[in-house]
Amino acid sequence: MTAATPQLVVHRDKELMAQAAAARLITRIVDAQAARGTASVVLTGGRNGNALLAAIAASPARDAVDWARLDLWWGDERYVPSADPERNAVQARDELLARVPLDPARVHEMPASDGPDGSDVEAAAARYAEELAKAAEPGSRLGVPAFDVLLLGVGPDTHVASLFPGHPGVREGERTVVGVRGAPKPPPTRVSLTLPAIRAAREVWLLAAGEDKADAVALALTGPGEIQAPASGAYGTARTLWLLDRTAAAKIPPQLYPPASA
Ligand SMILES: O=C1O[C@H](COP(=O)(O)O)[C@@H](O)[C@H](O)[C@H]1O
Repeated sequence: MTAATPQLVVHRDKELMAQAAAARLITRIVDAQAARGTASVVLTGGRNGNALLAAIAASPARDAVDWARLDLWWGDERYVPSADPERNAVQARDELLARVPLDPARVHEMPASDGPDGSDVEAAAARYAEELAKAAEPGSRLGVPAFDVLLLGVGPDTHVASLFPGHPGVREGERTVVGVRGAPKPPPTRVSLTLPAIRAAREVWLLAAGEDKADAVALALTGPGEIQAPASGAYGTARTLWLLDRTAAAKIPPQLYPPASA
């Protein structure tokens, strides 16, 4: 088994999945901070990502994290004004970020459409790529930090971040961040990390709960490759974890299904 091989963990339902993922993430952050003094996490938007953040907010164990020594990044963002409730960062703030003592200098939101780039989403993507490059370890070939954990919600069409099946962003092999236009899920204009940037993370955790994710999960784990199923191209350098509930896991072929689930 390699780091890219998906490890599947299937929970009884989406509530338990969010709580277990929250406990896992708190532990991972605390371990990284104990080892290196800091930790870095890439957040996702979407229902499962937001449920995970809400579960951290509700957990007494959240006080074990040194929030001031945590770098937060985003895997994708809807390119709308900075206060728009559709923004992943606004939703993350509502669920958790406004309730913990983060260092604002370490909260690396993706650009918004009312920022200096205006309607030029490619310029916005390039600016975020520069911010990532500044935080990368010296000598990093790609120019992104080795994130401790990168979270991705899996969409019902197998999209991750804002990399949609068959779209140009999913084919990007050089840049770390791209502007996305004409996304099939609204809003159409977005900013996204690319698969090479995602694969620089130590651990990639893919989250999927709910019946509407069952086809996507089965397709990504067995299917046609990352161009048609972007989730299958998301893996980490140390670990690739799929955190699922039973309904999302329902169509995984039995030979891939984990032996026991909680
Ligand atoms: O639009 C987006 O959707 C995906 C998945 O969201 P979900 O609600 O179907 O779980 C999310 O991962 C991505 O960050 C977001 O921008």
